[in-house]
Amino acid sequence: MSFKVQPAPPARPNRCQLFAPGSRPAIFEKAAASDADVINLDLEDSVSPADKAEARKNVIEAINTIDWGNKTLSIRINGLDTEFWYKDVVDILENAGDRIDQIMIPKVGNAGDIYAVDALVTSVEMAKGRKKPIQFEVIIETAAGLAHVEEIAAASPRMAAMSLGAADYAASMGMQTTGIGGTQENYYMVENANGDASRATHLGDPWHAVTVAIVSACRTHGLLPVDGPFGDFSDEEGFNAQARRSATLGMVGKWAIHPKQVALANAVFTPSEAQITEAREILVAMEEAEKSGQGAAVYKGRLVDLASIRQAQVIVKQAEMIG
Ligand SMILES: CCC(=O)SCCNC(=O)CCNC(=O)[C@H](O)C(C)(C)COP(=O)(O)OP(=O)(O)OC[C@H]1O[C@@H](n2cnc3c(N)ncnc32)[C@H](O)[C@@H]1OP(=O)(O)O
Ligand SMILES: O=CC(=O)O
Ligand SMILES: [Mg+2]
Repeated sequence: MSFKVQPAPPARPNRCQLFAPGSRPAIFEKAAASDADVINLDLEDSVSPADKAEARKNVIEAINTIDWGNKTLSIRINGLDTEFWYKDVVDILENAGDRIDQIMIPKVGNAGDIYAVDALVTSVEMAKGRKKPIQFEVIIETAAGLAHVEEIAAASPRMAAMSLGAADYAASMGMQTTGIGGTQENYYMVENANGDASRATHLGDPWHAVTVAIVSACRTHGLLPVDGPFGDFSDEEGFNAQARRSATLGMVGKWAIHPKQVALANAVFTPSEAQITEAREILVAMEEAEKSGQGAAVYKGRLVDLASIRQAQVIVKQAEMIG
């Protein structure tokens, strides 16, 4: 371990973030009644420019009046390249009560973006005497966001989570696709069978590199790494495959852009009974090994050692936090 110990991320469940457009207040109560851990009321890309002001009002009213239970409540503001974002921050923090937990900042490109929002949020918090500091979550969804992902993660003590935004990321990177996340049929390898016309193809994961970059930045600075939207909400198998890859790489949850996706995300990002049992058995096996002065042991025919304790603890801690 480095001299600098890896900080723990916020200890709250973040298996699913359900989005609802700020211009569609009729679905806010349904979102509040869902099983998502986090609700994102959106002022950005699901709201047309003509509806921005009305959406802001809807969101303020919803923060103040709806019972959000123990969910994390987050508002996605507009990007810093628009005329909307400062009013999103000021109007919401001046007029919404303490129930709001987080602001989601889209399309962040560097630490300066976080600094700018932090300065504005801090000023409004001081002016209004707000007791509960607002947390930030950001979306990595541009080439610049990926290039500066680590400085963004470290930019403010308000930083709590970071999501991958596959749609804008694809656009910013100039990727040749209109799909939102998941399998891209042109991203494949062919078997090297010397000109054999029947060569098999193997699909790859075009989101792998940015996912790993986000997880690494988040784990280094104690944030929650989250997988973003999967656009085809009729494709459960595709959603599951994407979510399982993200979970395997260390992400803690995934967005839902339709209520159908909430249970899918919760299932993938909640450790299964079998995973929890195995993790606990590994911890017991290592306790026994340590008692007999061994740093390594055999569990079900495979090596486990001190690193296995840390791996097993990830799963046990997730399970304990979710309860
Ligand atoms: C891609 C890049 C991004 O930035 S993604 C994040 C921004 N996008 C969003 O916030 C979009 C969120 N989703 C939606 O607006 C809707 O789910 C879309 C995709 C338009 C589908 O809506 P709709 O045609 O009403 O779906 P449906 O008829 O299948 O709905 C079934 C029941 O569920 C409800 N519902 C729908 N969406 C939500 C939601 N986001 N949160 C809570 N409830 C929702 C519908 O009202 C409908 O309810 P009921 O059965 O009539 O009572
Ligand atoms: O904001 C999300 C995205 O995929 O773009
Ligand atoms: Mg986006």
